[in-house]
Amino acid sequence: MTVQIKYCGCQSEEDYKLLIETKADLIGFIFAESRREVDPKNVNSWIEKYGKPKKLVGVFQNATLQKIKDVMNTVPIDIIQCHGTESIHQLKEIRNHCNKEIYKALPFGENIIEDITAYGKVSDAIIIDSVSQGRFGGTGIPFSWKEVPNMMKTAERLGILCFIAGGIKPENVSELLRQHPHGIDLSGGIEENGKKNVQKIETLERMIMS
Ligand SMILES: O=C(O)c1ccccc1N[C@@H]1O[C@H](COP(=O)(O)O)[C@@H](O)[C@H]1O
Repeated sequence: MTVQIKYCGCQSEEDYKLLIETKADLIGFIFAESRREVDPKNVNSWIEKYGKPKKLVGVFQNATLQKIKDVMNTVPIDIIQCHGTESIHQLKEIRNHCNKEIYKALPFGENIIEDITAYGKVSDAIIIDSVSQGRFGGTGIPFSWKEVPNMMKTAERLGILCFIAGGIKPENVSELLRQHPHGIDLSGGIEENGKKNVQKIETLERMIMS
């Protein structure tokens, strides 16, 4: 199985022009409070100019159904990424009302296998991310990857994919790939001075393909 590549936190036309030419299977936009938050109208104008990615991910954090629907009215989202403390009930509601794939981000911790088992029943994929100083999402910090094979097995039993996020960069991606994740999700690790960086992406993709 080849690893799926998700590049997240596309912030500008310049970022998008670069990311759309890469080997990304998924490109993500942040519609939550963050320095990477984007305006749906801008995202739509970049898509009209440069084309749509294979899969477009909208990242939300404890958003209301109305907020998700408003973004979907402007941006052709394929996947709704819930990157907060959304409950299983809320995920079911989002799926029923939005009719899109749902990717649930879960914070890595001692209950991660139980969490994947519970949330995996109402999600199409799980993203495991790290928590740092109370922050969840875009931390730039990796967690211990020793548990990755167990997490993959748990996801496989449920018939879903499991992506790894948090502090992945060209310098450490080989170590992670040895644990055979289904997908990797990067934001800060492919940036230089807050912008997506072509050299970092090319180096990363060479490491993945080698
Ligand atoms: O990137 C953000 O600012 C962000 C804000 C709110 C929720 C999620 C966010 N990003 C997610 O963080 C991971 C990877 O981040 P990094 O590689 O450690 O910088 C990815 O899932 C993004 O979707």
